[in-house]
Amino acid sequence: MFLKRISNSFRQFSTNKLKPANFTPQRAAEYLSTFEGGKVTIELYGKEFPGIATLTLDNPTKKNGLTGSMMADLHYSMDRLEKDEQNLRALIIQGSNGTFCSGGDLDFVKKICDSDHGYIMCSLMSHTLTRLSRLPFISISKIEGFALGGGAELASTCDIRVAHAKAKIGFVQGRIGVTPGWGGLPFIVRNFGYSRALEALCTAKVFNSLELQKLGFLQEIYETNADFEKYLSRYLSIEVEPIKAMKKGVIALQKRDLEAFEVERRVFASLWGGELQKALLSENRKHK
Ligand SMILES: CC[C@@H](C(=O)O)C(=O)SCCNC(=O)CCNC(=O)[C@H](O)C(C)(C)COP(=O)(O)OP(=O)(O)OC[C@H]1O[C@@H](n2cnc3c(N)ncnc32)[C@H](O)[C@@H]1OP(=O)(O)O
Repeated sequence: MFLKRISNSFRQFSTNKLKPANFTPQRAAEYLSTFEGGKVTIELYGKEFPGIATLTLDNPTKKNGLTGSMMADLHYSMDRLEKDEQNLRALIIQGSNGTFCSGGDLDFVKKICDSDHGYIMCSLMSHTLTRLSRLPFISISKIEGFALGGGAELASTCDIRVAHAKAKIGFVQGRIGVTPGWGGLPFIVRNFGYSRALEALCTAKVFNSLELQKLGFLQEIYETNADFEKYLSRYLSIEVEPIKAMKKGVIALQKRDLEAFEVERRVFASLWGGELQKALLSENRKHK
């Protein structure tokens, strides 16, 4: 059944040089990079914050919704970050222009709205977010504006979440007829606990920062960038080596349940491209 699904996928993708026998995340990234728009950039934070870098999602006309090429960029970003050439202590994941990430770019989503594409897209994202969670330094999501759907999933995968007082965060996937499928489910359960996670997913509530701090999902709320930097400077009081050692020790406790990841991808792909998703997407819903 699984092999049949994959071979069907690749029959469809074969014109794009993706074939069942040679599928890799790299090839999926090459394929998805043809769905252009937006970019992902990595920069050092600055001299006053040694060992800290930023990864910025930038697709301002879509509230930083992720296109295929941004998904590919994220994949290539992990290649760079895993090398850790700058000997980082922390990576800040953020969005440009006052918004974290509104999930998948819905124009891209509409172009890949069938189960096979859904499976390939979520497999690449699941691979990328797993790599993000296992980077040798800590990751901090800095959430301004909206973090919705896949954007909330990306934030969940980071080690630490810090949000602006007016941020809005919601696992709204259900509202467009799908589930989280980017490998985020175990992290959502880790951050909320089992029952609160199911509650957040099955109600698709859009939370404010205070609510999420009380639930333990957010570690800090800031009002101004100066407040954020004050928070960030706490990490400068510890040398890079013990920070990396701490991260290494903690991620060793993470059990990567491969079967659960596969179930996550399959249930995602079983809904992706279905009548329900297509009907809900055509409503152009907003989630506030
Ligand atoms: C699909 C993948 C799935 C997953 O795998 O997890 C998900 O990610 S599910 C979540 C998908 N995201 C959404 O459904 C978001 C829908 N958008 C909104 O709810 C709102 O736009 C907003 C994000 C709450 C922002 O509201 P507001 O501040 O009022 O701005 P506008 O609504 O006027 O938005 C400006 C502009 O941006 C476009 N936009 C916003 N988000 C997306 C998106 N995800 N994809 C594509 N375009 C997006 C919005 O349509 C506006 O465009 P214009 O009308 O052309 O100005």
